[in-house]
Amino acid sequence: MNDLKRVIVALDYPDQISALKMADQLDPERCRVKVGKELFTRAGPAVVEALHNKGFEVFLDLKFHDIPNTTAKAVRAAAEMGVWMVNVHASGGRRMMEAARNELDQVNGAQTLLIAVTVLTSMEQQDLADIGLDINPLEQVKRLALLTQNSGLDGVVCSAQEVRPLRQLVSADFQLVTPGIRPADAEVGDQKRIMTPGEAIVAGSTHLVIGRPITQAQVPVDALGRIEQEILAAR
Ligand SMILES: O=c1ccn([C@@H]2O[C@H](COP(=O)(O)O)[C@@H](O)[C@H]2O)c(=O)[nH]1
Repeated sequence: MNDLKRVIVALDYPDQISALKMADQLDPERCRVKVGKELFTRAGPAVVEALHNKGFEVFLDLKFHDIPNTTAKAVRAAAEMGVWMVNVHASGGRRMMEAARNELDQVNGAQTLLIAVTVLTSMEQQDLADIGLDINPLEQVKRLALLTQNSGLDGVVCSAQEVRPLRQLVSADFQLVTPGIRPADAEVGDQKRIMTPGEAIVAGSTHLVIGRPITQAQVPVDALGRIEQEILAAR
C-alpha cells in the first residue's frame, strides 16, 4: 500500500459543511477519512455519501457496543452504506463480535473491514483501575486483540505503542489501526498513549488516525504535508 494512504484524517467537525470543506483540501488518492460520533450524529448517512461521491474511502468510527443482535444490525447498516471500515468495542465480548462478523458476511458484496477498539488511547492505567480493571493497558490490549482475532474480525484499534508487542501475537494481515498520533510539536490534548507519525510507521501501524494535529492547525494542508514528509522519511 502507498504509505501516505495509511493516514486516516479524522473529520471531527460539528457539521457537514465544515467536514466537506476539509475533505476538499485532501486527496482521496493519498489518504482516507474518518467519520466519528460528532459528525455522524449531526449529519448522518448523507455525509458518508457525500464523501464517497468525492472518492474517499470512509472509516465509520461509531464504536458500536451493545447486545449482539443490535450491534450486528448496526454493522449491517454501515456495510450497506458501503463504508471501507467500521468498528465495535472489543469489550462487548466474543458473542457480540461473532454476531457482527456473521451479519457482515451476509451483506451482499460487502468489502467492509470490521475492527474492534481495545483500550481507548485516551486511557492509562488509573483509568482502567477506576473501572475495576486491575491490569496495565498493554496487557488488556493484548487480551482484547486476541479475543478480536479469535472472533473473526479484521483488526483492532490500539495505540501505536502497542503495535510491536501485538505483532508477535496476531497474524500478519491483522489490521492495527492507531489513533493517538502526535507530531513532536503538536498538543497532546486528552490523548495518553501517543506516538509520533514516524514512530508509528516504524513500529508497523497499519493505519494512522490523525485528527486535531491536522484539522485544528492554522493551515491544515501544510500540517498534513509535514506529516507526510515525516512518514516518508521514516521508511
Ligand atoms: O482509542 C481511540 C479510538 C478512537 N479515537 C478517535 O481517533 C480520533 C483521534 O483524534 P485526535 O484529534 O488526533 O486526537 C478521534 O476521532 C477519536 O474519536 C481515539 O482517539 N482513540
